[in-house]
Amino acid sequence: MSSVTTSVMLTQRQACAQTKVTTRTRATEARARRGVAFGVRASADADLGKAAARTNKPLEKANLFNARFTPFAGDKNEEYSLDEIIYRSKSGGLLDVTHDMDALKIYPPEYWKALFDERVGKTTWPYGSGVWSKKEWVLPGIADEDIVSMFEGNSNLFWAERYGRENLGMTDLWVKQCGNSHTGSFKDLGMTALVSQVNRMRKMGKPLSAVGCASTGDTSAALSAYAAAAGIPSIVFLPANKISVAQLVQPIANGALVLSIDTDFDGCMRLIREVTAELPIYLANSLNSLRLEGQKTAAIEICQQFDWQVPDYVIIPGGNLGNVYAFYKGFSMCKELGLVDRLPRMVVAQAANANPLYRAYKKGWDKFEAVKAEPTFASAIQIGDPVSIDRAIFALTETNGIVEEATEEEMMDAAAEADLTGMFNCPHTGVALAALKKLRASQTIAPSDRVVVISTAHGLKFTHSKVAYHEKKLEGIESRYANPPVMVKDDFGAVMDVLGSRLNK
Ligand SMILES: Cc1ncc(COP(=O)(O)O)c(C=O)c1O
Ligand SMILES: N[C@@H](CCOP(=O)(O)O)C(=O)O
Repeated sequence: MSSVTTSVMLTQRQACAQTKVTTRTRATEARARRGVAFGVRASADADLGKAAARTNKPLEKANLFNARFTPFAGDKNEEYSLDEIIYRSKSGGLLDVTHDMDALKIYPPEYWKALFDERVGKTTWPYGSGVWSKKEWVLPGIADEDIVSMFEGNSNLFWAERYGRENLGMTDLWVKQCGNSHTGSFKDLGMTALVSQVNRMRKMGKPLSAVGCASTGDTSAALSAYAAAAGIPSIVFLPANKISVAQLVQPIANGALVLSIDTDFDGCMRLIREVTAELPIYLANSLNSLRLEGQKTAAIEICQQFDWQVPDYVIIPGGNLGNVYAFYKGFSMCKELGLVDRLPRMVVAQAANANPLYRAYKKGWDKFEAVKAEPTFASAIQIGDPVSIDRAIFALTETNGIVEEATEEEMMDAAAEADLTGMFNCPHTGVALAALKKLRASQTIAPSDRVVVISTAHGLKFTHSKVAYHEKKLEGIESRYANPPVMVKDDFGAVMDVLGSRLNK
């Protein structure tokens, strides 16, 4: 494996452009601090003065944002630099990345909105990325030249008008296409943050010879791509024969060391945790809270795409359960910093074959018990012992959240039904859509509620099960919306017969 630490990630042209841009951005930010940018002068001046007085921070230090690791639950005085190789608190609990909110609050909401809006859709390094366009809220301390990005994020949030109207009687249904991304899933958002930090630490001389993860296919694809972009060796542990071919070929193509292990995801997760405790391999699963800093930007993006309005419900397919907390964190930072005025109600959707969170929810969070996850077409969420269970329960209780489940038939039908209105859903998005159907049927979600379904991966990663659905080859599944191709002889009359019988229906 190559040990090349690409200390220079940028081409010469990019680096040159970046110098100009950095200068321009600093000047812009300086103007903003003086309150003359973005047309918010009067209120910004007033807010800046008040904020500075409140926080006792001198204004000239206003751009010194910082973040550190603290225990997710427990003593917030226990803290670690993000440059430390650490995954657990002293008590063995999860960590979180905590931002200096007082420093961020020195700027009024209008400043952040204008800054984030101004960066969308540009090629300016690194702000062309939907993650790094929110850099001050993600990893404020990282140097631009250490960032490893493929301009992920900025995914489309589209109005599912016909599907909502015809199938659910809804007027305000939206789908956030997080799978329209470099490696085809939302994991890119987290991986750009984590691999950038690893890139920085390696340049600092930290003993990290590789990055590693356990995966159901999407984390491994994202990790291997970002690591390859940075010239960092990657190692992925995959449950043998439990991920799609499209997912498997991704780390292979990107040069990762791929270990196909005769176990399930939970077994791979246990192994990678043991291995990363022994060897200088940096753990890249969402147990590592750096990942969630990138993933949370999808929630900030949703607020931004709705012109800083918050939807009523956000429905997320859940497996290892990092993403639901990441979304919660994105929304709650927007609220705490005054960009929005409330939080959405969060819904986690699980496959009935892998539903430990759903079971705990049904018992009123009384007791969480890991399960043995059974095979599911939503193979990326075949997880029985989610590492972020505490984070997920917190996010759900803070937002009056809901957990739903979907059977194999419900998820495949929901994906196929929605596909008939122009989407191309992965089974995980099918799980979220099936949960939505149930919540509409029970009138929990009203016709005019604004709902965002998070589509977590691209449907093209899961063509095998989608094709089998349309060929009616899935055991125990009726395939209500199957649309198999019609085999026809090379004959004008035969073609006309088929067209006639179809068009006259
Ligand atoms: C496509 C897809 N959807 C949903 C999830 C669930 O995300 P999380 O593990 O953060 O709950 C995963 C991975 O776990 C995934 O790969
Ligand atoms: N679906 C995931 C499972 C691991 O999740 P992570 O977010 O903890 O890395 C995958 O694609 O591997």
